[in-house]
Amino acid sequence: MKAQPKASHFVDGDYIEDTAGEVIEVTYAYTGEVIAKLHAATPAVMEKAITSAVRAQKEWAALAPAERGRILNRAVAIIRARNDELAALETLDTGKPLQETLVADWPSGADSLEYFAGLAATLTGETMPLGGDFAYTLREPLGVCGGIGAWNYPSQIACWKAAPALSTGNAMVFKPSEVTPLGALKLAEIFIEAGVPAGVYNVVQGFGAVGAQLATDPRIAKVSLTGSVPTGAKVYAAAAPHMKHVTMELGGKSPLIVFEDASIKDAVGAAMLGNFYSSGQICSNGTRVFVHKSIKEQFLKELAERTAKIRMGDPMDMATDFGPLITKRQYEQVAGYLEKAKAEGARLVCGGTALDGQFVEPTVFADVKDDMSIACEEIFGPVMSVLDFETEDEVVARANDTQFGLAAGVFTRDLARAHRVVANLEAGTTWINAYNLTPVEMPFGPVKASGFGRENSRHAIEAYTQVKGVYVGLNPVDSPW
Ligand SMILES: NC(=O)C1=CN([C@@H]2O[C@H](COP(=O)(O)OP(=O)(O)OC[C@H]3O[C@@H](n4cnc5c(N)ncnc54)[C@H](O)[C@@H]3O)[C@@H](O)[C@H]2O)C=CC1
Repeated sequence: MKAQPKASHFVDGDYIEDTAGEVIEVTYAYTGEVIAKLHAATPAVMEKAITSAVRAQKEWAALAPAERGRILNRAVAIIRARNDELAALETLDTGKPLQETLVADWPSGADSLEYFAGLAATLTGETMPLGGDFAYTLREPLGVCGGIGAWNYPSQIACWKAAPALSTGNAMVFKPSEVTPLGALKLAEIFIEAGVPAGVYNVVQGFGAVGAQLATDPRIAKVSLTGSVPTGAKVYAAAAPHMKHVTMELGGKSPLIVFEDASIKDAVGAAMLGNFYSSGQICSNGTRVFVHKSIKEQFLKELAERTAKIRMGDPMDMATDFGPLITKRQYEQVAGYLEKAKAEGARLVCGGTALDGQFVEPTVFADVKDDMSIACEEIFGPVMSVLDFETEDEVVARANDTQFGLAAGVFTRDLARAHRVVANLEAGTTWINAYNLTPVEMPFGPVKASGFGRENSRHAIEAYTQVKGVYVGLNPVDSPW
């Protein structure tokens, strides 16, 4: 199977190559086959990407917002028409089952582009009457924004960053994860086909060093990163000397709390979605499942029965609903946590084995204690920790006792309790009687060490624009001199 693009980078409206850059091998996680060979961006490629973005941004920002919206909507139509082909490429890039990539990845990206295309023409300023004089505000784009992506939802991440950035008149230089570089190139191609001017959206490939250049180059006004907490700290620090705006979508260890009055069927379904979808490689996963002691055994029984029905296998087979982990390194890391959990005394309920072909069985550990490694560290694999609790105050305190604050969920039929608990949880994105649903209408983002800023919803506009205050003097100037 081959998925070799025309060239490594997409800059100023076309594919470009510079073979002097370090080689990036793209591997299909299911077979281990190398499906494409790319090169990291050299200084010459970076220079071309940034200068073309600086030039193109002015032209793009000068268009009427409704016109930008119309162009982005053409990209939405192209993505939807080509969803099958794009989903197959996403499966090759990530190893995620086609059953998922057909409905989750590019479709969510298209939703985001459609939402922000529609919002473009609705953004307005304010006027402040001052007694004769008045003031008004202009909402302006930041300029050229740098985007840096993670490997778990590569095309969705590319779209989620491009949509609010481009709709508000910014240009973007995007660096996908070196593990999954293919989808963003397609997005760049589609933008050109839709009529986005050359240079407005550029894709450069590379490892961390290329991302670091986006964080430090003074011509880039903002950096939006989706990645791990340690990388986020580095990028935030690198952006500081130029006071760049940042959006940081980082890791988590999110709690999912199941009270004794919850629908066990729904809570089990949500816990499975929040731990096993995309083989557990989702930042907002509810990996600490707190279950009330009185329903714990019933919950675990149903969970084990339903987990046994998960079908792992060839990701291209529509019957498969669980794929391999993305890389050998990730597989080994997750396998290491299985051993750690057993050594630290967690009770294995189901799964627990790392199989051939980078597959790790969907795994549930019960009787997990708050200080065990699997309860404290982000695993980014299909390993669920079930912890017992007895009271609401106790579970809220334990749920919040972490450096992370990305997401949280509550299952209960008591509505007053649901809203009270959610209000007390330290997380940027929360769900009541649901988990991991991220519609574009709702803000998505973190608190605490999980990062800063919001993607999706009207709030993402704040992340890609700034407000200029304009004072208009209509009275004679009152001066003491
Ligand atoms: N909050 C969110 O929305 C999401 C967060 N994530 C998080 O991402 C992580 C997994 O993704 P990975 O790709 O392994 O993360 P990572 O932090 O290793 O890499 C993320 C990106 O940053 C780049 N990078 C690495 N070092 C850099 C540096 N010094 N300067 C600039 N860029 C640099 C990488 O090349 C890659 O493109 C997990 O922690 C996960 O929780 C993943 C998806 C969504």
